[in-house]
Amino acid sequence: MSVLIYAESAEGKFKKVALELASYAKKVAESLGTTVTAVTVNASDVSELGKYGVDKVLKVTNDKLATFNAKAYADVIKQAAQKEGSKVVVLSSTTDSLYAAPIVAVALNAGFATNVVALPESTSPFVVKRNSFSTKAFSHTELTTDVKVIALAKNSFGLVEAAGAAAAEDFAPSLNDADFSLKVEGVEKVSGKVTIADADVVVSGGRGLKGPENWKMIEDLAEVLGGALACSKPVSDLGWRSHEEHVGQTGKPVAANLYIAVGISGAIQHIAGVNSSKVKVAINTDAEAPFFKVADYGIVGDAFQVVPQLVEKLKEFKAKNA
Ligand SMILES: Cc1cc2nc3c(=O)[nH]c(=O)nc-3n(C[C@H](O)[C@H](O)[C@H](O)COP(=O)(O)OP(=O)(O)OC[C@H]3O[C@@H](n4cnc5c(N)ncnc54)[C@H](O)[C@@H]3O)c2cc1C
Repeated sequence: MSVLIYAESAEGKFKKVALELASYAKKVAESLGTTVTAVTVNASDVSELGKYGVDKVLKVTNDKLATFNAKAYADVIKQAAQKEGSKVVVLSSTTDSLYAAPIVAVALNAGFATNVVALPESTSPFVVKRNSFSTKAFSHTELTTDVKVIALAKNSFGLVEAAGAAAAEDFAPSLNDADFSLKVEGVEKVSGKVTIADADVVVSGGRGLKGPENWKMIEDLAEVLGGALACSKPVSDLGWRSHEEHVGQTGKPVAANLYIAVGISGAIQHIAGVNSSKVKVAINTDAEAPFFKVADYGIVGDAFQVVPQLVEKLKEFKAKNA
């Protein structure tokens, strides 16, 4: 009956979303009067999960699962849910988990809710609050199936430490050869950079920066904050920045703790993809720019003056508080 989470890891280490899922599942389990089990794939030290409320870890170690494979991973999660008799399965909203989650739901004959942003409003009936319409509205969804699969929106719950230790158990689910018909020949990794998906802070530049030669100050701001770089769609369309940095409705979604938009007007398609960020800051010369309507903090000013000063002040602050 345990609440089951799939705790994602990269190179053996848990991603932050895994710890957020554990924190969330702990609260769900408490309201259901049960425990939390995590299933992990090729994670090395699983003890960290215990600090966030996981009671038991089903540890899968298998070279065939070295690279993500949606069907095979979904099969592993399904078998873990069946072993534990789980009625609630929680996954994160990373690209990998959102790929596997519907497959898990079909395999378990379960109702599936994405973009869940809070603890269930009630567990009987089982109702969850979700982001809808590109985060412009909330919906309240009742899952009526016996088993429920939910995908938690990133940064919607946060990390909550719990005193406890997780008991680890090796788990060897059966793997279906047919799920491995696509062979990954190689993986190219970006090194030394924070990715938009994992970043707590994202610094984003728009057409207001006039040209790619002016990105140094955006890079400096991202560096001093330990953040990832992003940009608006026209910036990547113009070839000023790589398409990988394009965020928004048609680009990558951002759900950071802090999103700083520099020289970005705040078109609806841009906001749709970044609105889930906790704190949004806009820097723009135009006080009427739509971004200011959704920003928590705004600076009406020329980015070419504001950003270098901000970088300077942040460096001073960091030096004083080192
Ligand atoms: C189907 C569709 C999907 C789309 N998907 C996306 C998407 O995913 N992501 C996305 O970003 N866009 C998307 N767009 C495009 C979107 O509508 C806007 O055109 C785009 O977001 C505008 O980019 P921008 O803010 O960089 O440029 P602009 O709208 O040109 O804004 C530039 C801003 O910079 C300010 N500025 C100028 N000089 C300075 C200065 N010196 N200092 C500070 N500020 C300054 C200006 O006041 C202005 O507000 C999509 C559009 C469509 C139709």
